[in-house]
Amino acid sequence: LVAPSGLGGTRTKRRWIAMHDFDYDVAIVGCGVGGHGAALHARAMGLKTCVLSGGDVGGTCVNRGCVPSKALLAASGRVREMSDESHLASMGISLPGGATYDREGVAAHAAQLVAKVRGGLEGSLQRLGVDIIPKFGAYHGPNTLDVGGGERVTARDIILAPGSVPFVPPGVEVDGETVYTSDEALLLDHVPEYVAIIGSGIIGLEFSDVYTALGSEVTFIEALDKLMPAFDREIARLAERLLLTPRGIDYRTGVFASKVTAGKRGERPVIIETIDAKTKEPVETIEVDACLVATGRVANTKKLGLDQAGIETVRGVVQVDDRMRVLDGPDGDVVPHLYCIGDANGIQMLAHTASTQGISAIENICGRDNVVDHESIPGACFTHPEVAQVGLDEEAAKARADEHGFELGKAVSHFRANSKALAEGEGEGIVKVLFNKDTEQILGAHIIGMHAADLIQEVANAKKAGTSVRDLAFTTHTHPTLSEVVDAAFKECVGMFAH
Ligand SMILES: Cc1cc2nc3c(=O)[nH]c(=O)nc-3n(C[C@H](O)[C@H](O)[C@H](O)COP(=O)(O)OP(=O)(O)OC[C@H]3O[C@@H](n4cnc5c(N)ncnc54)[C@H](O)[C@@H]3O)c2cc1C
Ligand SMILES: NC(=O)c1ccc[n+]([C@@H]2O[C@H](COP(=O)([O-])OP(=O)(O)OC[C@H]3O[C@@H](n4cnc5c(N)ncnc54)[C@H](O)[C@@H]3O)[C@@H](O)[C@H]2O)c1
Repeated sequence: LVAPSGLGGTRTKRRWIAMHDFDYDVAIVGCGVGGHGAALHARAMGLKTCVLSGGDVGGTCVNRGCVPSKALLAASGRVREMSDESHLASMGISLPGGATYDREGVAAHAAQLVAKVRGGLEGSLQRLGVDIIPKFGAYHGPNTLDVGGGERVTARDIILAPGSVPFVPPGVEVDGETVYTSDEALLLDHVPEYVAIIGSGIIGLEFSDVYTALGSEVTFIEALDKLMPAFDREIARLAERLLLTPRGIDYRTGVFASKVTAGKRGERPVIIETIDAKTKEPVETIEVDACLVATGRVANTKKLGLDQAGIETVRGVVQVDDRMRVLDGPDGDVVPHLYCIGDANGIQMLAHTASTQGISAIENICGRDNVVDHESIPGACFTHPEVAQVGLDEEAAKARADEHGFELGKAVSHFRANSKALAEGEGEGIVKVLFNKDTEQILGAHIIGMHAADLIQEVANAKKAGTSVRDLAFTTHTHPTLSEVVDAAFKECVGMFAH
């Protein structure tokens, strides 16, 4: 059979010939971005496909994650920009009376975007002939899912894509009003005057951007001894200078929020008790109007029935090999015809990773060996300015250079030397490229600055394609664009070979 259009191009493919009489070729549990990506590719490969959505089409990303958070960041970012009198004045602009916002209007912008994107996602599945079953699925055993009420769905291959849910540390009382996770914060049903954010990961940082733009005072409480542990150290230092200090953000590091007692809006504060992360001695008690708990996420696998099927997870995380095939435990054996993609396998909690893994699982199901190159997948934090990275940070790159005995190259370019950035009055930030001087291959890249999330893509694609920094330095970038900051870093790499 000739393949339908879509991923996979024009190669001739065979439709899976079912050996047994299954309901579907592929059944996917979970209709988040992972499940969606897998379903679209399954249909492109001609597989009869269903998705069990549990009634939550779009999953975390669309309903409680990427989409609403980016809407809030877009609106609050505008407020920040239009409230920055000196920035506007430097371009000859004044806004008498300053910028104001309507909280309900900002919240409605996010809610409407969610509805629109969710509708689009559902429509794309329907158009391609994916059956969306609004039920929860549990793994019953080979080729079989329980879907409740004694009903079952059978499929030759099953892909688990149940995602993740917020992790709330013990001792933290979440009431959804004064102490809450990102699930509730994204509704923006109030803007607290003084908010503590527990955890300085990406969620905490993006919300600090929203809150400070909308007028809140923010304090971070971070268990590790450094803020923003997910970032390259040099980038984290710059992020502190650009994203925290000018916004008056206060922080404590090396302390655990050991007990959080919910308050009552306008009547009683939230009480946060902290202990030293190492000695466990009490440190202080903080009173705030609200507390956002942004302490990571855990795999949403409790109700999947994996234990009963003899499949061992690690704190809920489904163990997979590099082909997304489920293992029956850590370093265990492959469970035939069972795959797990996205947040639930704990490899990299990003929307586009979930969807890439879904495509990869389908490729493997179709008998075309596929391994995802996670080191070439970029990630971004959508603050103002943005922070983005791909591959190794400098510490890990140094360790790899030591281990493999090659010389590490490092090139840095600056937004302050870029005409477009200066025209926008956004001259803060850097691009840093780390590479192997022997092979000229990219090991990692880190960008902080305007539109970093878009700029990183060029480096990610080059890394995936194995393009050398020398070849990249001879590509041409449009003038005047921010992409020239990336170009300048590539050229800086080549400059090093001349000496
Ligand atoms: C506030 C926030 C902002 C984020 N921003 C970004 C961002 O900007 N960029 C980015 O790349 N990532 C972002 N992420 C991360 C991103 O949302 C996740 O990595 C992504 O959603 C994971 O996709 P998934 O398909 O694995 O799981 P999910 O999106 O969580 O979807 C899983 C779905 O499966 C359903 N389900 C679970 N169990 C069952 C069952 N037994 N039967 C049927 N259905 C079931 C769940 O209800 C859910 O609908 C953000 C996350 C948060 C919380
Ligand atoms: N733009 C994006 O791509 C984006 C946006 C949001 C979320 N996400 C994904 O969602 C996932 C979850 O994000 P996150 O920021 O919640 O998690 P995270 O794991 O990145 O950060 C959690 C932080 O909380 C700290 N912490 C944990 N318990 C604590 C305690 N009791 N007291 C003080 N500090 C404590 C940890 O040390 C850590 O720094 C991440 O994997 C992230 O990739 C991605």
